[in-house]
Amino acid sequence: MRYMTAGESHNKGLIGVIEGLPAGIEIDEKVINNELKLRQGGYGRGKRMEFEQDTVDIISGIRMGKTMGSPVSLYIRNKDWDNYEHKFHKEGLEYYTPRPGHADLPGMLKYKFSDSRNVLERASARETAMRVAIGSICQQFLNYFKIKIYSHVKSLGAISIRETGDFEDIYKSPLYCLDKGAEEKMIELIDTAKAKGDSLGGTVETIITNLPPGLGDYTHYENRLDSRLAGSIMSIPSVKGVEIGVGFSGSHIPGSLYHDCIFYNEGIKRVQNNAGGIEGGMTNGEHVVLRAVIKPIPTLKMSLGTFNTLTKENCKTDYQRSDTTVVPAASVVVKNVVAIEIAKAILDKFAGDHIDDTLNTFTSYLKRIEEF
Ligand SMILES: Cc1cc2nc3c(=O)[nH]c(=O)nc-3n(C[C@H](O)[C@H](O)[C@H](O)COP(=O)(O)O)c2cc1C
Ligand SMILES: C=C(O[C@@H]1CC(C(=O)O)=C[C@@H](OP(=O)(O)O)[C@H]1O)C(=O)O
Repeated sequence: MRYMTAGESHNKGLIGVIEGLPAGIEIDEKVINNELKLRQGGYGRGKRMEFEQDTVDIISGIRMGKTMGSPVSLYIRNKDWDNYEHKFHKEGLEYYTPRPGHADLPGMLKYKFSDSRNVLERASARETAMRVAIGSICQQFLNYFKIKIYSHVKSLGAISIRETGDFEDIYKSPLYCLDKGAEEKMIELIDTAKAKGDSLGGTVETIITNLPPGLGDYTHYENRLDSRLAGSIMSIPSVKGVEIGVGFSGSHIPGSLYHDCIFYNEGIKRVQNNAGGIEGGMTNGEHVVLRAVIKPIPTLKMSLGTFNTLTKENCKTDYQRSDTTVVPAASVVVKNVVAIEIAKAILDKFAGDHIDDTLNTFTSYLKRIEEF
């Protein structure tokens, strides 16, 4: 399975194409739209999300609610196109003060633009709306294998969660956070940052349950599942780090305590899951546990030092509008890019032109593992 996206933030809309999904997968458009809504939400989003109402238009590949085996293509309209329509292809939207932390300056240097409009349009995380739509289709595919993916906000600014609750209620919380006490403090922090014109980062955690062992591969570096997952998460704008299992804190633990001892008791068991469910680039049958670091977004009302690319004068960045924090939204994006990678790994291993073929191969593999 492979996929591609296209589209700019203030142009007509976003396009996505998925090739290689088996036929017969039931796809509910409402489920995709709900996931899109979650990505738009989360406390700390800005004005743009108040008027965008992302909904997917399925252009091809699905008939009477089921995949046909042909490429699935999707369209999400940018409502902001209505505001920009007369301007997008005309002069007047130039941006000459590259924002530190955004793609502006390296993009201008690379593509020979004196104005960063052509850079920021595609560098914008608007693109992640399409990846969420594709990820939602992949989640619906993964349901056939009972594989579930959960994401939550683990920290925001300097506030970390201490307690975890029930994932079923996660989207009832304004910050997609499992610790109500921590969440209240995070909301205060966001309000203060917003009033100051500043922005905030944080971390999100994603857990994938019910995975069979053996997804991914050790025989070739490109097929290691940890590298694929980390690569796809790092490709989300503003993600600056990914860890698996105990991750960076594992450097403080001796090997005798780090590694997850194995025992057999009516099946293969582990005493703990420091590896985060992946050994040698393959799932080992435990939950996969990942965390991602989201940096504070670069567009700040309080402005940052830069220079004007036309006049070469040092100055401050221009400001129109922006989010204050995107950590909750990023948790939804991470969940969905992870769904895409897991769907790819399932199809690499179990293939099939029809979902029943894929399920048959999957079931016979599980039987072999059970009899090991
Ligand atoms: C959902 C989401 C919304 C974002 N919103 C903004 C925003 O309003 N303003 C901004 O400057 N950056 C925003 N970003 C981050 C930028 O897109 C990102 O920092 C930029 O593309 C540079 O990429 P990098 O941070 O990966 O280096 C957002 C990121 C995500 C995931
Ligand atoms: C449009 C989305 O996020 C945008 C991502 C983004 C950026 O620079 O990444 C900048 C902002 O765009 P605008 O300047 O038009 O308000 C965000 O709103 C979205 O998430 O759908």
